[in-house]
Amino acid sequence: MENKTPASTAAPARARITKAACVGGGVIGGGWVARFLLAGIDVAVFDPHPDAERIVGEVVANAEAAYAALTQAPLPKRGALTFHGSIAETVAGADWIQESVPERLDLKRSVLAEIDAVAHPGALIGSSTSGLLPSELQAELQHPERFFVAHPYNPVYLLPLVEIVGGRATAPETIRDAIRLLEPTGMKGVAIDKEIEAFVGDRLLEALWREALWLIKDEICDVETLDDVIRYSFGLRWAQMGLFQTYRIAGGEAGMRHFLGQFGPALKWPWTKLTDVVDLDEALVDRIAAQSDAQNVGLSIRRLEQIRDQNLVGILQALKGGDDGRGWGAGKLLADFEQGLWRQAAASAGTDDSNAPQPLSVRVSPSWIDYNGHMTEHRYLQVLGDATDHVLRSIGVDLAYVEAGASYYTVESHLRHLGEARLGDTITAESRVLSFDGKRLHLFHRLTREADGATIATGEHMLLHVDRASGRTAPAPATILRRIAALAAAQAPEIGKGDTGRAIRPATPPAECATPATPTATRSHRG
Ligand SMILES: NC(=O)C1=CN([C@@H]2O[C@H](COP(=O)(O)OP(=O)(O)OC[C@H]3O[C@@H](n4cnc5c(N)ncnc54)[C@H](O)[C@@H]3O)[C@@H](O)[C@H]2O)C=CC1
Ligand SMILES: C[N+](C)(C)CC(=O)CC(=O)[O-]
Repeated sequence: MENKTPASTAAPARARITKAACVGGGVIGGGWVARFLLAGIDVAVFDPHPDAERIVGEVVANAEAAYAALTQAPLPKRGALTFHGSIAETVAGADWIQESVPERLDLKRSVLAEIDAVAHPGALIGSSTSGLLPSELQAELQHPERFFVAHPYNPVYLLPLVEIVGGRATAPETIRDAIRLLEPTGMKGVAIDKEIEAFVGDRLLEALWREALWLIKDEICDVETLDDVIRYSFGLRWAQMGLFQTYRIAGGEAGMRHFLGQFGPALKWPWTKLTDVVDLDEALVDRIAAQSDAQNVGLSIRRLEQIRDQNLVGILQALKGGDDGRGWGAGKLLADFEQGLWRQAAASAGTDDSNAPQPLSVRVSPSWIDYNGHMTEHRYLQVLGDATDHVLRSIGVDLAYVEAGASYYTVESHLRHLGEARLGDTITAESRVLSFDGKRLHLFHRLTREADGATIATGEHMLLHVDRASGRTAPAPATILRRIAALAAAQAPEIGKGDTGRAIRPATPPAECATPATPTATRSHRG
């Protein structure tokens, strides 16, 4: 259905979302709440479910755990979360109102009409609907120009894509404002040019779902096998490239034309029952439910959500390093989002001389655990490196400084492992300037396990100030040196005996193991 672009009557939207309202706080509404909250946006919720606060709270807790593993970038101060007894109270003052009530046209129309009647003129109203047409949803609204579909993907707090679909009465600037306003939350709004039931993603998913149901109905395989075929093959591909880019490659050097030439005829072969719709009768529902129960023995939905989130965090981080480190797809979006968070943190923190860095806290994620069941050694250096970056940003050596052509490079590190960190442990890094001069910066970090305050590692590092273009050392500007001096004066955290200036002392093998070739302390020490 062609969207006719109505005369622009929408009130101008705000520069960024300061307050969001979520009407419906279930699987998707809860995900929106978490996405907005963790972007520093206050969120008001209306949901008549007696357990709404618990359910939303559990989704937000999952999201916080996922973000702690996803990024070291400093999230803004979390928004305030409030629950209300009416839609009018919930949407009061909200810039973005997201409707996520059950997928029923009558219910959505009535809820949207109630929202539209009380929302302030500049508010945008989005619906999470999986497939209802925006023109039908906005048909009875007083201000339809500000309404659109904002269809997300579960989990909303980790999957960044939102399909933005206008109806016949939606103003063009509403679509533009919606996409712009989502950006600071780390989401990627994509405008769908024409409205159609289920938009783009869900039409593709529906095709796959229908074929999958036939395969189970016809006893070709069971649900676990079908899921394995997806997740051990093209499911991995789709995490980093879509259908057309994947098939372009599948065409070999001749690309898409060859692919279409070779596999085009198959479209007429009985490779799918797509146009037939399986009858989800009681017997088939029972079979699918029984097979799904067998596939997920001992795994609650919350546990499956946590496993899903850990997997998605790992995929997103891998994609962040894609394309030779420039980031690829959702990983590039994550890298850009993080840069925005660092810039925002630098801008709001300022870099006055007294700005000692707050201790850095990180949670040990599954991908950090090795075969010994504890945090593996190179992750200690990652945390120490993040702690160094934390100090550098606090003295003004942030992204803008680096992009201006100078930086500090680490040239020597001494890392001591004094304890273990296990999955889920929170580690805190406290840092101190040990010494400095015009070009050198000598840092010390202490890593402690939050649960018991035990020191699990220390790092002593020497950094050199460099001119990035030449790659040669260069004196740091006085403004930077002044801030370093202020940090050095803080003299915290405490340095214990033997914490710094260490060298690794060689070992001496037992006499019975010594041979003329065996290096011993004195011989290897002589070099
Ligand atoms: N579950 C999914 O994977 C996805 C769902 N969606 C869409 O999101 C919308 C919500 O779906 P889910 O979150 O899955 O459903 P859900 O059943 O998990 O949550 C719906 C929530 O709406 C609440 N509710 C019912 N009547 C209400 C009213 N009058 N006012 C306020 N809240 C009310 C319910 O108490 C419930 O908490 C649907 O339109 C769905 O198509 C979109 C993307 C993915
Ligand atoms: C199954 N579903 C139609 C509710 C799926 C969606 O709407 C999007 C998603 O998260 O898969």
